[in-house]
Amino acid sequence: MSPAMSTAIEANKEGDQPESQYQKGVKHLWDSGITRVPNKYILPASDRPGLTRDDNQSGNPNLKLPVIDFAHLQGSNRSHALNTLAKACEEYGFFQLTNHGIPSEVILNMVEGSKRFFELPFEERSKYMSTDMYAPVRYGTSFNQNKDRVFCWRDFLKLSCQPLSGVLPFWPSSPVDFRQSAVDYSKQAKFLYLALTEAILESLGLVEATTKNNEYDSLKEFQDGSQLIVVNCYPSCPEPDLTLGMPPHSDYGFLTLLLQDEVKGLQIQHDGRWVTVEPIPNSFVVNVGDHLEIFSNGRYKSVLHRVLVNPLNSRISIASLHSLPVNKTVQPSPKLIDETNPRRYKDTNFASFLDYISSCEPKGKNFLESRKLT
Ligand SMILES: O=C(O)CCC(=O)C(=O)O
Ligand SMILES: [Fe+2]
Repeated sequence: MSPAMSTAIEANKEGDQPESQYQKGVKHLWDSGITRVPNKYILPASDRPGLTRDDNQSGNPNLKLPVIDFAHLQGSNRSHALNTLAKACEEYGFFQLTNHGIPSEVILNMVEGSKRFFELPFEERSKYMSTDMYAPVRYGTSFNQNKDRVFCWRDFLKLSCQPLSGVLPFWPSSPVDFRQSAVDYSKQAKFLYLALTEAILESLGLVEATTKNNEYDSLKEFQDGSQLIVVNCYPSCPEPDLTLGMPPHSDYGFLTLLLQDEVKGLQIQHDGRWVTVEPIPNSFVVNVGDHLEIFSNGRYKSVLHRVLVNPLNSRISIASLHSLPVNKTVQPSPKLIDETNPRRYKDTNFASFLDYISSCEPKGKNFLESRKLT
C-alpha cells in the first residue's frame, strides 16, 4: 500500500463515519470523541473561513456595527435614533440593540433551558426531528440536512410560534420549564420586534400612513405575523478552518432578533469583507431580512452573514425570525415606489420561500435574487 493511501485510511478511521451518523448532528459526533473534522463537513478551499479569520484579526479594527439604544427610540431622542436606525439598515443591514428592556431573567431562562436541551441524550432530542418545514417543532442539523452536500457544524431546534396555543403542546416537554421559558421569551421578543417595526416604518416615512390614514394598517398585519425561534448549537470544532457553523445566507423574514452568547462567531459581509460582530453583553443583534429589503423596495439591505466555529468553546445563539403572516404577499410598499424609484422586486410570500429552499440548496442570496425584477 502506498504511504498516501495508508494516510487516507488512517484519516478515515479517525474522522469519517457512516453517512447516517451525520444525520444525528454535530453534538452527537462531537460527543463520540472525534479529533478530526470528517470529510462530510470539509468545505471546498474557496469557501473556507481560514483567510478571513486572519484578515479579521489584523484588519479594520474600527469597524463597529451601529449601536441603537432602545431607550432613545422611546424618548425625546427618537428622531436622532431613527436616523441612526435608517443608516444602519441602509449601510450594514445590521445593528446592535442595547437597553432593550427584556428582563434578564427571561433571557437567562431561555439560554439555560436551550443549553440543557442540547445536553439531553440524543434519543430525547431526536424525538423532535422532522423534515416537515411546517412542523411546530423541528430538531435537526446543518442547514438543510436533506440537500446539503457538505454539512455545516450546527445543530438546531426550531420552534414555530404561531399560534402559541396551537403549537405549544408540540414543543419539547424536557427539560422541565423549557416550554414556559420559550413562551415567555417568544412573547418578549415579539413585543420588541413590534416596537422596532414601528420605528422602521417611521424611518421609512410610512408611519403617518399607518396610524393616521390607516392606509395599509400595516402594524396590524405585523402583529398577526409569523415568528420562528431558532436555537443554534455550535459544538466546538477540532479543525475550525475547514468548515462553518452556518454558510453565507440572508434571513428570509422582515427582521431577525438574535441573541448571541459571549463566544464570537457571527460574521457579516460589509464592503466585500467578512467582519466579526463583537458580542455586547445584554444586547441583541438585529438584522434586516429579505422581506424587509423587498418591502423597502431595496432601501434597507438584507445582508449575507455566516458563522465561524472555534476549537475551544461551543456556542449557542437564539434567533427570533419575524415576518408577515405566512400566506400574506410581501411586496414593495406602494409609498416607496415612484418614477425615480421604480418597483424593484416581484411579489413573494413565505410559502414560495419554503418551496424554494426545499427544492434546491440555498446558496447566499439566491432566493432574494430570484425575486428581483431585472
Ligand atoms: O449564530 C449566529 O450568530 C447567527 C445565526 C443565524 O444567522 C440564523 O439563525 O439565521
Ligand atoms: Fe441568519
